[in-house]
Amino acid sequence: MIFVYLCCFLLFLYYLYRKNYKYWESKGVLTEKPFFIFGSFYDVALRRKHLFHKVREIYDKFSTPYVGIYIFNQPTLVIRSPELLKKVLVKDFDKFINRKVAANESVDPVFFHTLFSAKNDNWRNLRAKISPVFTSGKIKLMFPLMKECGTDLLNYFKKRSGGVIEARNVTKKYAVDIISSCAFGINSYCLKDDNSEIMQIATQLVDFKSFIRSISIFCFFFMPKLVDIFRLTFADKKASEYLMNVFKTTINERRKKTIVRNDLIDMLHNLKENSSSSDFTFDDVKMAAQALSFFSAGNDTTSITITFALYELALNTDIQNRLREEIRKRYEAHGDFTYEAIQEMKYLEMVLCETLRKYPLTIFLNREAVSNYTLEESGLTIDKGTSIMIPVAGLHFDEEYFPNPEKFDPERFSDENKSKIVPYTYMPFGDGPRICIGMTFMSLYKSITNVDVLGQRFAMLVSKVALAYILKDFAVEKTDSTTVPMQLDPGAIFLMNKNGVNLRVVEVK
Ligand code: HEM
Repeated sequence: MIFVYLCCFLLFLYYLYRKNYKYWESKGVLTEKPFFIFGSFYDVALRRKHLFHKVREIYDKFSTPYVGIYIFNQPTLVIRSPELLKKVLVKDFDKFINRKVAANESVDPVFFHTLFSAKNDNWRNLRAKISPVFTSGKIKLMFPLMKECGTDLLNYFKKRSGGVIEARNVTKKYAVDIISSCAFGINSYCLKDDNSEIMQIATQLVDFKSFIRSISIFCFFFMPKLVDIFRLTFADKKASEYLMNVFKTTINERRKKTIVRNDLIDMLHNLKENSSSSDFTFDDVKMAAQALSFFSAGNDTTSITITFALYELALNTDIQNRLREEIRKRYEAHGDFTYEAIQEMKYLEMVLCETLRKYPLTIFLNREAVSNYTLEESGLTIDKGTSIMIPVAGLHFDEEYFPNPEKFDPERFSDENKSKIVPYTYMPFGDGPRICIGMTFMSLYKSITNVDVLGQRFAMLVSKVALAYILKDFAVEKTDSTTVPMQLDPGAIFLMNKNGVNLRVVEVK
């Protein structure tokens, strides 16, 4: 008898759960069919398909300005039309100011206070405080720290000349070294020491490989109630505590010895000292939250971008040779890799912009409607609390905006061509006031297609330094173990090849 009651109860729960699956139909919105309890992303949830392919598949299947989907049982509106995207991201930004991501202050105060998860006025105040940290002048002050890591990267290649490297592993070491130096003021020596403790911490911090961890991250975006019920933390607890201790020790050391290093810690510390507003204080928790989020946001994003750039250069030797020629010319003209020399490398910038088109790390952007919002064009009311998905991967591969999209073609970003890019179709760093802070300031309300301002930003600079140091003296080549075409690992949150990216490195005279 108990068994029958239990079955009835479970059936009732199932009925309640699936009731939402009528939501888009009732609003007359075309819908990607949901399946069982997983919704429209069942093959992603079951790890049969990478999110990148699924987002492109949904984008390509429809031609309407928007499409309704369900992620588990959460209705989500996928917006395809650039005109509507402009409204959501910029024009009516106030109505879509927040990301739909769970953050619980009592369980995970650090994640709660990061720019990424902050909401409404909390976010406005934080962003206003932190934006000045990323001006080109301040980033230029960090350039000597980046060059030190560039030299270590070059030495790493020299030691392995003629051999095969796994590019993701090497670029991650480089990115962790730079971000440790610029965000935490410490030398992590990942490139010099295979057993570096910080490298292990960086991997552990946002390691979403295990099924449980990847489901828990899914909950942050799509099942926020479970985050509260199970008291989940976004980053690995032990790794965050370790980094917090490093951060506190560094700050205390500097206070004692009045050391100035012009890195992010110095800048965040100055912000705290000069935080005078009575309604918003930039306290220790907020300061630590930013340092930690720069550390986690900064290392995987830049290292994966550099990895994909190297991969494409190995497959396209003509592009690689042209880039090397530019790097050598600028190096010779300045006698060194100065900040100015790197900024003058226009083709390098074009290669990176194309890398970020073909491999957009953030496959989709995410927003939440903070109040009911009616679309003038169709009369559809987007209800308060609805999750909005902006399918960056779909837009970047749309033939209409980027002809022959599978081709790696840096010419799309030449001076002549970049002005033809339709606004809100190229968004590797997002767009609008919530655009990635790692590249922003002047471009806050502009479309990213104005690539001139990109060169001065942190993430691009870190990637440029790596490619300049490597390619001046080394060629990267495809080997028998290089996977072509790329086979994305469906278990990885970011884009990554299943078997890594193996490349031969050969010294070029
Ligand atoms: C190639 C490297 C990078 C890529 C492709 C990238 C991409 C992105 C994207 C797509 C967003 C969401 C924007 C939106 O919703 O409109 C974002 C947000 C953010 N990124 Fe990056 N990022 C990169 C590097 C960095 C670095 C190096 C840092 C810090 C040092 C950083 C810090 C942040 C922060 C704090 C946010 C949240 C901004 C806010 O909500 O106000 N990112 N990034």
